[in-house]
Amino acid sequence: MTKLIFASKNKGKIHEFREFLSPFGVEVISLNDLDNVPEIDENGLTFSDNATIKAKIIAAAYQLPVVADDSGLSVDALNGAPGVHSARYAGDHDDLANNKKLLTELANVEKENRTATFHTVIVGLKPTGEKIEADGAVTGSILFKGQGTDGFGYDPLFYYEPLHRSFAELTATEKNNISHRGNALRKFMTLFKDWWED
Ligand SMILES: O=c1nc[nH]c2c1ncn2[C@H]1C[C@H](O)[C@@H](COP(=O)(O)OP(=O)(O)OP(=O)(O)O)O1
Ligand SMILES: [Mg+2]
Repeated sequence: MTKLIFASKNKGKIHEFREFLSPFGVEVISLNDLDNVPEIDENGLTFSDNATIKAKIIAAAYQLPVVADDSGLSVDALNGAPGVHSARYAGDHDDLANNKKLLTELANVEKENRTATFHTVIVGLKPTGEKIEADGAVTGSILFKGQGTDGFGYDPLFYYEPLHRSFAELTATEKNNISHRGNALRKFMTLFKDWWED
């Protein structure tokens, strides 16, 4: 069984990672399972920078191969905001407050102009510095009020037209099949075996 450290504290992400990787025989240890986790300052300008920052700090601290995910929502009518600032859009890392702020910012934006894209960058990094990286995106639109109770973050507000549901109305497996994270993970897995066994 392959065990890897997933450098995240986000329960929703961790759940999706476990769901995606379990058929590959990969067991995911998260930062919530480890002691003495160092502070991570996500001050990069891009998702790629931030995923690399997380992976570097955790690989150095535990001397093990690490996988990190940095992700966020870019809303066209807000010139790409909240983007890399998605987690702290409303100040603290609070999903409800973030969703509320997003609705306020879009209060005067009509349905056809509420398009948005979720982005993820996933980085694999060994303590030796060997790195792999993959990105993924998915496009949808921002609802006028939340719908559904599954998922996390901005999922209740993100409407995915092809399935006629919000992301919070999908199971983890349904979401992985079409999401930014699933798309990034599918690319990531094409690089994974060579990186892992090297
Ligand atoms: O599939 C998603 N469905 C809904 N919302 C999502 C998704 N993917 C990212 N998001 C939002 C959550 C958070 O507001 C930000 C990620 O911020 P980001 O720093 O990458 O993650 P985080 O701080 O929650 O956990 P951690 O850094 O420990 O991995 O974008
Ligand atoms: Mg974060």
